[in-house]
Amino acid sequence: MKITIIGTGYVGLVTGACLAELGNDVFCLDVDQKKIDLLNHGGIPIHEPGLEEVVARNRAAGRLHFSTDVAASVAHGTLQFIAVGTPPDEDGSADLQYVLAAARNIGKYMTEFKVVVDKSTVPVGTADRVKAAVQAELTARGEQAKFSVVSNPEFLKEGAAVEDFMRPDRIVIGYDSTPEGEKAHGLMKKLYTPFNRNHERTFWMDVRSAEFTKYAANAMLATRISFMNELANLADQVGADIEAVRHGIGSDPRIGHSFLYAGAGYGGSCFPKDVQALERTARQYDQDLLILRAVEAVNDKQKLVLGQKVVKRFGADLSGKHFAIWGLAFKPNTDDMREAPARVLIRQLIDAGATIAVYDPVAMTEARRVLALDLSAEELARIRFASSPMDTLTDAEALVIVTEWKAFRSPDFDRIKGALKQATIFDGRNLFEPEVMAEAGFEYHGIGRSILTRA
Ligand SMILES: NC(=O)c1ccc[n+]([C@@H]2O[C@H](COP(=O)([O-])OP(=O)(O)OC[C@H]3O[C@@H](n4cnc5c(N)ncnc54)[C@H](O)[C@@H]3O)[C@@H](O)[C@H]2O)c1
Ligand SMILES: O=c1ccn([C@@H]2O[C@H](COP(=O)(O)OP(=O)(O)O[C@H]3O[C@H](CO)[C@@H](O)[C@H](O)[C@H]3O)[C@@H](O)[C@H]2O)c(=O)[nH]1
Repeated sequence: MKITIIGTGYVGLVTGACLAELGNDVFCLDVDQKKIDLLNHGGIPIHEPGLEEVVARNRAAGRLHFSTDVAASVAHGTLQFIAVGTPPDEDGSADLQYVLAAARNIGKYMTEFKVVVDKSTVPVGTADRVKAAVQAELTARGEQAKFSVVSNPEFLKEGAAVEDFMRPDRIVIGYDSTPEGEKAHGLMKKLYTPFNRNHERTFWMDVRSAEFTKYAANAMLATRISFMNELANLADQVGADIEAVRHGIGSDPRIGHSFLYAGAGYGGSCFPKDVQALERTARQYDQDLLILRAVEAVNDKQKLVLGQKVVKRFGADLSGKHFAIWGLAFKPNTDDMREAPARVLIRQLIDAGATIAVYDPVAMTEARRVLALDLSAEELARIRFASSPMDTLTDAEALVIVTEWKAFRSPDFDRIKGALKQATIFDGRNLFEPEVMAEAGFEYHGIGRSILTRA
């Protein structure tokens, strides 16, 4: 099938590359000329396992094209996927300017039937606004071509995006019952057949329910995390181990084991903004989503917990003290630092006067970029970008772990102990067992592990 993807970011690039992998003829559009040039020269703008190979293979096969040419992009695909960003507006609601600009472009150039597929995460009712935007441009040109807007939200996770896209848990498609909607239904069915032959994992529904499903999924997952983080903080007080509790409750199939890990708070480009946007939607209807407000407030507090533990242990004035940080990306296997808890921790330590050495397996370049935005030149000068995990430790009082990269799971503890001034680890992702750390001679501070051991 001929497909256009508008917006070649995480979602657009993965969607385009994976649909090309299945034999479709894909045209990826972006307004960012640098990104398109990089892709046309064989580069990849993001770190995403397996993506580079899929992009290279399909470019070479002539099934995947990158361009900034809007007219050509509209002419190309019968299916026009909108996969542009929907960042939070000043009031927390989703900013739809990029989605609506993409819709207007489709209306400006289309001359035959198109299916406009909303893949971006957009508030309930956005498909109607996209429809109106396309129609206004058609009317202005006196163009009679028909179209339908469907909602096909994306559920991929960064760091596992290609795998998630190729083997989805579910495919959600919202369409309407007009003749154009039925035609769109047929085309979407054909497109997704290779992913699940009998469509056992495709959920067909009305457009508004599909839009809502995306927010409901992220809100539920964020709720589980904040719930566990709040309990972890209590576990620290009452002398319980949140990891034991996690196993204890997760074995109930009604609860399950996933997304119950306490830690340094959730980050990334989705949970924080989507929880906020759903709250805003509710407020437009005079409804106050009390649970989600608490989910957000707990997460904001949780991002401060690691830094507070450091201050409690080493004092409010950290001037003259140096700390090592492992992990900067908001989660492993990505270089994305949007809303990353590490940024909050760094701000706390810098404000308290400390100097820091940081290391992340892939996010070092991105870290230099975002920390230059977060900090003043003087503050930035107090951060050393180390070349390896061990390289962060020299002269550090303690090690603080913020991201659970595999490479951090079995380090050489003797070397760490030898290098640190105080053999102290703050483990923001509960990578290690408190008893094992105590035996190894460390003072260990996990999240909700209650056990504070001294060598
Ligand atoms: N990142 C994820 O893991 C993820 C997962 C599921 C859903 N989503 C949702 O998908 C959407 C895209 O997210 P992302 O992380 O891929 O964003 P992103 O910022 O990585 O990419 C968006 C791209 O769209 C381009 N763009 C903006 N306006 C354009 C226009 N008018 N025409 C063409 N290109 C344009 C930008 O230059 C950018 O390259 C968001 O709504 C997000 O909530 C993201
Ligand atoms: O038990 C857990 C699980 C996750 N996290 C944190 O939660 C954040 C988000 O993690 P994850 O969901 O794995 O990453 P994302 O790439 O943000 O993916 C989420 O957001 C996407 C964008 O909407 C959706 O498509 C995905 O389904 C949804 O999982 C990260 O900071 C994690 O460290 C925890 O603290 N505890």
